[in-house]
Amino acid sequence: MSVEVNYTVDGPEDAPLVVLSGSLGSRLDMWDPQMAGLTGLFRVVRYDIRGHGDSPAPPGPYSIADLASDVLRLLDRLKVERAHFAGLSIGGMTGMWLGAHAPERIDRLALLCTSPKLGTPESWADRIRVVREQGTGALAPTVVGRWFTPAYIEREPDTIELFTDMISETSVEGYAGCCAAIQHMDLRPDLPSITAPTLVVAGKEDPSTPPDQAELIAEAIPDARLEIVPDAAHLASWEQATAVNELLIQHFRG
Ligand SMILES: O=C(O)CCC(=O)CC(=O)O
Repeated sequence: MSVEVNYTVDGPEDAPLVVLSGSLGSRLDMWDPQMAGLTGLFRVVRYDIRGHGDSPAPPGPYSIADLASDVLRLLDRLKVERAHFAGLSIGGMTGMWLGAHAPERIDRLALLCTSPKLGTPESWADRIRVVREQGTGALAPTVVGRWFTPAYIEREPDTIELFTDMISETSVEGYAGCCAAIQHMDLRPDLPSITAPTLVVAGKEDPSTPPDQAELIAEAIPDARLEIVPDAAHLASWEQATAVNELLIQHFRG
């Protein structure tokens, strides 16, 4: 069952639409470094995934299909038939599902720092247990440690605080519900049926969804291009915003 997610729209009304979908524990402002570059050319829709930011947090567990149904409902609310879609991590998982199951709604696809099957069911059960027992704040420092390279963490304490707070403020139900979506996910059989031209991006130093995951995705999707971004971990779109923006703009311009 879909929910009405919180979203913002920026950029020229008549420009092609790009939807940006973020990672587990994020809010839509994780895409701030993309806005100046993308809104010159595209109408950019950012949204809080269910259970995150200002979106509703229905009782979990969720599935990737649930998260994708929220995007389809958002497109319907915007009266948009087709859009480009960029998703990072769980946002990319949502993008893979959409590319395979709703190809008529997706124009070009960008899959950033993501994986079609991530971790083991037991590892996600552990994460869900910690979140439910201790709250999202208990995970935040470890998770942020995977989002940025050690050098960046040393250099940018304000950003580290911003994202530590962002994860800590995510609702327990929303975070745990999305963990369950990843826990039960295997999108590998879907990849060969994705027909949208697809950009696959990995952060070279991403310990969460390492480059071998991006290679696997790019090999399985028929019309895919792979880019590995140096000096970036899981949140490559933030730490290497200029490089990632260039890739997104080039890809969505076609
Ligand atoms: O970031 C996501 O959307 C899911 C993958 C993940 O859990 C990354 C991490 O916490 O290391």
